[in-house]
Amino acid sequence: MDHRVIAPAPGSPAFQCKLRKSPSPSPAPWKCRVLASSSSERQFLQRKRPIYVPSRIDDPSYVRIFDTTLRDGEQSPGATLTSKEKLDIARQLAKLGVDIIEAGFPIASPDDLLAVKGIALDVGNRVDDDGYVPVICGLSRCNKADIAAAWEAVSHALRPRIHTFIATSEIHMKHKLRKSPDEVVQIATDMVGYAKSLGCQDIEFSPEDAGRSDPEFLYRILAEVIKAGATTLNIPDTVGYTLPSEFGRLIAMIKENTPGSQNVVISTHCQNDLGLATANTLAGAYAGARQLEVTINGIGERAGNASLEEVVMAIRCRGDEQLNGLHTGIKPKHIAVTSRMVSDYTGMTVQPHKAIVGANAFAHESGIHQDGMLKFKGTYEIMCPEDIGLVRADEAGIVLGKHSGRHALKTRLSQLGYELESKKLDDVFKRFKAVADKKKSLSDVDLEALLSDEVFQPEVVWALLDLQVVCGTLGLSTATVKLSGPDNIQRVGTSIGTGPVDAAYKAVDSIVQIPVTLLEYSMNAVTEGIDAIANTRVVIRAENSTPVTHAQSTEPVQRSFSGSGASEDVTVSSVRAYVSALNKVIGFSKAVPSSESSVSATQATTVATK
Ligand SMILES: CC(=O)SCCNC(=O)CCNC(=O)[C@H](O)C(C)(C)COP(=O)(O)OP(=O)(O)OC[C@H]1O[C@@H](n2cnc3c(N)ncnc32)[C@H](O)[C@@H]1OP(=O)(O)O
Ligand SMILES: CC(C)C(=O)C(=O)O
Ligand SMILES: [Mg+2]
Repeated sequence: MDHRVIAPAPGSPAFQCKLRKSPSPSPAPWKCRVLASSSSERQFLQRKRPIYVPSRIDDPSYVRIFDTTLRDGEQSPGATLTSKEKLDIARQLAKLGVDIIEAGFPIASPDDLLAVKGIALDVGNRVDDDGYVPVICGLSRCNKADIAAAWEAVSHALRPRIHTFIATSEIHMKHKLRKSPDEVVQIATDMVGYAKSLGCQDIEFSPEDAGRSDPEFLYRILAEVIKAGATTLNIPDTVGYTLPSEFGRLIAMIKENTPGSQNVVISTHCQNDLGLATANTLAGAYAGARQLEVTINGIGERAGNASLEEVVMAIRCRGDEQLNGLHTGIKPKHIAVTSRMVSDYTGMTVQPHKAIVGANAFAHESGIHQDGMLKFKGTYEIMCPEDIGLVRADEAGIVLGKHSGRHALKTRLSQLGYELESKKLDDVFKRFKAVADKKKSLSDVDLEALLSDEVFQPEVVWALLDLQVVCGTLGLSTATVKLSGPDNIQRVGTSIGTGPVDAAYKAVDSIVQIPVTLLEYSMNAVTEGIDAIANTRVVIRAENSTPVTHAQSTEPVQRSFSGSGASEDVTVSSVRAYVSALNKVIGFSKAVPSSESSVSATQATTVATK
């Protein structure tokens, strides 16, 4: 049973009723704070985004949101994204309204450079009616090759930014860089100057591991890079070491003691090693930082980064009273879809109790809470699910089942924030009908599982057409799989295995012929009941022996790739996930097997007995 209790949509009778039930003019102060800050009651007060000037923000309470999902987020183990997925995410981030998209680390590989360039050309050139276009940023170490690569990639955007960094803590300078503090200041200044000499006017500098750096040294190096042309100073707590009070003080002290800091934007970048990334980021904002670096779902190196949804919703819910009236340009109604997209593409599942976007974030399980919610939603909710783009079927009055048509499906998807082109809608509709034939009605979670299987997928090279398995206690598990391939020719593979999934995966291997290792396999029932949709996630690693290479290099790829699949049949769901991950390996490496190495068209049936 779905225990979610969902607040009514703004404008609906129930919503007005909620407003009428607001506390009397002089309630107890704590009551007043909680209810007055319910973001849904204030959502019409979205303030204007100031005009973009790299080195200053003309509205003192406006906070820029810098999203680094595609750079720091992609540094999460297993979160490798293809160029197409990065572009999809960047487009969604623009829809969400982030000010700056850190699109990647262009020197890291030719693919990364091309992906950042593609985003700069596409997302970085789409100006909306309000004149908004996100800044496209590329990361670089403090050396000329990195900076030149970053500029080559981002300069195609209308608002390009180079972000260059070098470590400033004693531990990093001594053991990692093996440079003296004086040398580090010189390198940083020279390299910011070099970025400027290329024509870049929007330059961000980060003293890596600032959280453990000597503040006096920070004031010195930051003052020098301002003189050299830096327009944003980002203060990273690289190892998530500081406490909120410390980090806030550090930001305040940097503003106070760094000559020239009043002419640049101060930024935060907090890792989550002690679970304090969001708290530290907010402390930084309170102390005067006006750019906050975050990622969707908080993904990132090790324990991750401050999460966009937490930081943005904290500012939205509490900004007026507790954060000096801060506001952002984010449109929170796109948060849920963005979170889903990032989770599906990266394979980084969101924990159910994650703030804002976890499956339980608006669920009320216990009796006393449910009683409170039934009487007045403000008792246990400080924001409404609608604020972040969740709408319930019963609120919308649409129940999707086997008799529903394309219009109802399209309307419901659009209410959930998904706008599909007609071909994709047709594909989802076919899957929807197939499932609806077997289930009484489809909930939103069922729909989202189908969507992630059909929409948030890598480019399809191999697709599952048919699957038959024989398994049980009376003989060997055997699977026969029919796939359509890159040349649109159908191929059949058969294999035995230790169980139905093993047999099916071996049958797929016999056709696709890319050596991989299965690192992780997990399956969840999306809803309860015998007819529930099963959602499978796998993580695979392409092996050394594989012909997989970077587009412009012969280095073997050693990355891991995730894939997901959904079906009411558990083996079909498992095979879909596996094929999706294989497509990702192929899409990433552009290493679709040649006609010589794959099964030939005339030899359409492959029987594998390994
Ligand atoms: C805190 C962060 O998140 S930083 C960003 C981390 N992200 C990544 O590392 C992205 C993926 N990285 C990569 O693909 C590779 O590491 C590359 C392509 C960037 C570099 O690869 P390589 O040139 O083989 O160097 P490698 O990574 O082994 O070592 C890093 C080198 O850069 C130096 N270095 C590290 N940071 C910096 C810096 N900010 N500025 C200048 N040099 C630096 C190190 O001292 C080391 O130099 P050395 O070879 O003289 O000892
Ligand atoms: C590159 C820098 C900003 C970084 O990611 C960190 O220090 O955590
Ligand atoms: Mg980081």
